[in-house]
Amino acid sequence: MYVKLCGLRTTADVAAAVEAGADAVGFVFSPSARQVDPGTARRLVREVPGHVLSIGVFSGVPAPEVRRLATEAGVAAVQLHGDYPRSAFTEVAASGVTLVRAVPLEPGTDVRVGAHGEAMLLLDSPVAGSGRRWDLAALDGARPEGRWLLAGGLGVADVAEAVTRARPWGVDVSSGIESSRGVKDHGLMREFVAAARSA
Ligand SMILES: O=C(O)c1ccccc1N[C@@H]1O[C@H](COP(=O)(O)O)[C@@H](O)[C@H]1O
Repeated sequence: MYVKLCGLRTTADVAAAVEAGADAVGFVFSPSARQVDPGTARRLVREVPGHVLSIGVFSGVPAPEVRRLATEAGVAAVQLHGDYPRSAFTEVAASGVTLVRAVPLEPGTDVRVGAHGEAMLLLDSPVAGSGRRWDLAALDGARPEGRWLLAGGLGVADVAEAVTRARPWGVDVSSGIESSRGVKDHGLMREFVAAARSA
């Protein structure tokens, strides 16, 4: 079970995520309680060991700006949320970073992993980073194949049940590993990773 821990803001957060066994860590570049500036992101990315994927998270930022900020910070991957045309996804993917296409699962959502040049597909709630769950029944008949991550309001208490129900390749969490909005709880990080892999 691939596990991404998102919204890290301090070097202590990064160390705790690595120690917890995360496969990927996310840094938010868009307006949010979790937003980090490019300089801070660069410092944090330097703390991420090679076996852990560093992901810059962007929402609604134009593709050329995404590429510039991702290069400046040195992230290995970019997670794009928003109503981007297919060309924006492929433009970012062509720049050499690993692309994560983040979408809510709605009627008409293209759930084919790789269809827009992405290495991973992230199925999230309609309001990313809100900590809100979405109805996993929507996956019936629309479950992706391959490298797709489940996100949206997951927490220590329910991630194992959600994994059993949705059978994703990986999971992603932000709110569920916080003591208050934007403040990571390192104990919850450890518990979340263990719970996700216990399913
Ligand atoms: O966390 C944010 O503030 C955020 C801002 C802009 C785009 C994405 C954001 N977070 C992403 O939301 C999901 C799940 O979050 P949660 O567990 O429901 O709080 C995760 O992919 C984050 O990367």
